[in-house]
Amino acid sequence: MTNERRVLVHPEKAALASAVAARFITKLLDILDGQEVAHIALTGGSMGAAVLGEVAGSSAQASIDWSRVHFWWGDERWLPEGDAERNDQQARDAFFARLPIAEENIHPFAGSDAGIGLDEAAAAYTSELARFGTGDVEHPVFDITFLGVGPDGHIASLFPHRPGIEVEDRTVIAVRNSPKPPPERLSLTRPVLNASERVWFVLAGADKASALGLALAGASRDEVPVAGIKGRRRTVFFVDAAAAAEVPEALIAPGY
Ligand SMILES: O=C1O[C@H](COP(=O)(O)O)[C@@H](O)[C@H](O)[C@H]1O
Repeated sequence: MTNERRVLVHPEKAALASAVAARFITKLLDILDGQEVAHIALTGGSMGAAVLGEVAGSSAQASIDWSRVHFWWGDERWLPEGDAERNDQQARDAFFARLPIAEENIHPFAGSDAGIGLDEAAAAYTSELARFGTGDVEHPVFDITFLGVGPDGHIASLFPHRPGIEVEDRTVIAVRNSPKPPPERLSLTRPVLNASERVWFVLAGADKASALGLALAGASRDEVPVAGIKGRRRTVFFVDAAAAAEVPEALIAPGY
């Protein structure tokens, strides 16, 4: 099996979310068969909560020992804790509120009301990641990293033509003047994301087609940051038909 990027196309958003959820449960069971603890990085955006909602609603999730799974976020919007636009709040509503997962296994970024500034919040997440560092890296190696992709090709809070996608000397950055609201954000950096065993992009909608097509046709990560991200073992794009409109035919996995 190679580590080439693979594109799996599902007809529309609901089918996509339920297929990714089923695959996640199966893969997580496999992972936990071979190791004590799994680390999962979650995404915000339109598909993040949709997939998590499907996982929570699946009877198959009951086979997972959730006490052995830790959850992190690829990025967060600098808003108060509990704000409905926060990525972690969307995940709490869709998933954590419905499953018996201990708070100590959930690793959110600080809220803007935590009494610290954006740079301190980046430092705090850096420390939290380092608590789970393995060997030579100061962060957990994520077994599966979920990423949404913006219409401009951004992933996490790493945006086109901004310095964030090039940062290699930190695990977390503070993002200011984001082109997408809110303007202040926190994001993992490319080296942390690329250390993941598996990267699963999940994206739906015609507004994503151009960015996805560009990334798969060899555009630079400066132009479309999604082009700079690859898992160590597997990199899969789970997409709906609308988002797949500009994907080169040869990259679409047969049978999808
Ligand atoms: O703001 C964000 O946007 C991206 C993509 O979101 P989408 O709604 O266009 O799918 C998301 O991946 C990221 O986590 C989030 O903070």
